[in-house]
Amino acid sequence: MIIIENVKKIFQTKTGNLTAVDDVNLKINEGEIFGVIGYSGAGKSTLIRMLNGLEKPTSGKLEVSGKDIASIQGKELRHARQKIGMIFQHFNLLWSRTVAENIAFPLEIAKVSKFERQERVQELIQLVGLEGKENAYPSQLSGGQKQRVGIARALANNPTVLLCDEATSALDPETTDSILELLLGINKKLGLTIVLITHEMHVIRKICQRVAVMEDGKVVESGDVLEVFKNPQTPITKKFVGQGTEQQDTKETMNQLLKKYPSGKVVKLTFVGDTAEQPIIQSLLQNVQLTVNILHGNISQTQNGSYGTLLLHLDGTEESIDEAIQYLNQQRVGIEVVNNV
Ligand SMILES: Nc1ncnc2c1ncn2[C@@H]1O[C@H](COP(=O)(O)OP(=O)(O)OP(=O)(O)O)[C@@H](O)[C@H]1O
Repeated sequence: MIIIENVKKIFQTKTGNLTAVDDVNLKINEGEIFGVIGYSGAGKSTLIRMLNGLEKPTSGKLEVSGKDIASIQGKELRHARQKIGMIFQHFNLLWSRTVAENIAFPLEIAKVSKFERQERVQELIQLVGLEGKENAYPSQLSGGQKQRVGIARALANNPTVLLCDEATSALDPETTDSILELLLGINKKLGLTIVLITHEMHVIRKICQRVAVMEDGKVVESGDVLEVFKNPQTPITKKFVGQGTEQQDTKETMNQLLKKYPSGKVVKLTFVGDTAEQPIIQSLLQNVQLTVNILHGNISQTQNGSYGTLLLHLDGTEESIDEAIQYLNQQRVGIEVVNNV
């Protein structure tokens, strides 16, 4: 369990005080994958760096697996850190060491015997799928392979928590997905708590169970990923959710659609969980006499279930359109009539 209570971080800069993290409160459960999303400068890195003591909070409390990270020092902090692995956007590997030597590095620091080190390195190589690359140098690896080394190294001392600082931001979409799959597999296999920071909703959608949205040092929204997708509260979250579903419902596209379909109504349906898998349009047509045109649609999978949106043009008599809206309202789908914006 990770407890972040009233945490503030103020940096003293030449131009004055800068509040990078502003009164953040979060509880992260054991074994969950928790995402923190925000744009550049939101305070995500500072927050995650405080979780392993790389940065000290100005005030507030940070507890990781029962240890008060902000107040412990010396040997106690070093031991606590061994149980908190971290991976980075630019991998931070040692370029003069081979894959196996990079992975062995934290084991050497923890004074693990040579024999045990070799065994553990082999186990980790298998876990991250780098068999055959033991003696390669980082410069001979692809980005995805480098991050696999980073993950193996972070897991060397059997941590209970893995912190991921924009771990897939330097990778192409396909490699990103393979690294996210690996993290998901590790979380399931080892029951490891994962805290990741990202600016990509895709990452949140793909592997996180819960999410916190940060803006200007503050957590402006947090909750179950599916709930946040279904009902984003703040403008910034709405923007991220739009990014996650590749929904292009900008003012321009909406206005263009309304122009193109002057009669009837354009409606936006939002499906969550099992309703995303029901044949709702078919049953609508069986129940109400009208024409339905599908304008745009998509469905995304999150760790807690499916989430989808559908833009429909409903055409018919005013009564039949009202009846259709009423019918859709009863089907546990979100419905919004799109008006000129
Ligand atoms: N060591 C530091 N000294 C002074 N200001 C800092 C320091 N570290 C971060 N900041 C400032 O704190 C704010 C939050 O930075 P932070 O790196 O935590 O944000 P972020 O959301 O992780 O963004 P990015 O993804 O760009 O790193 C920024 O305004 C940044 O300039």
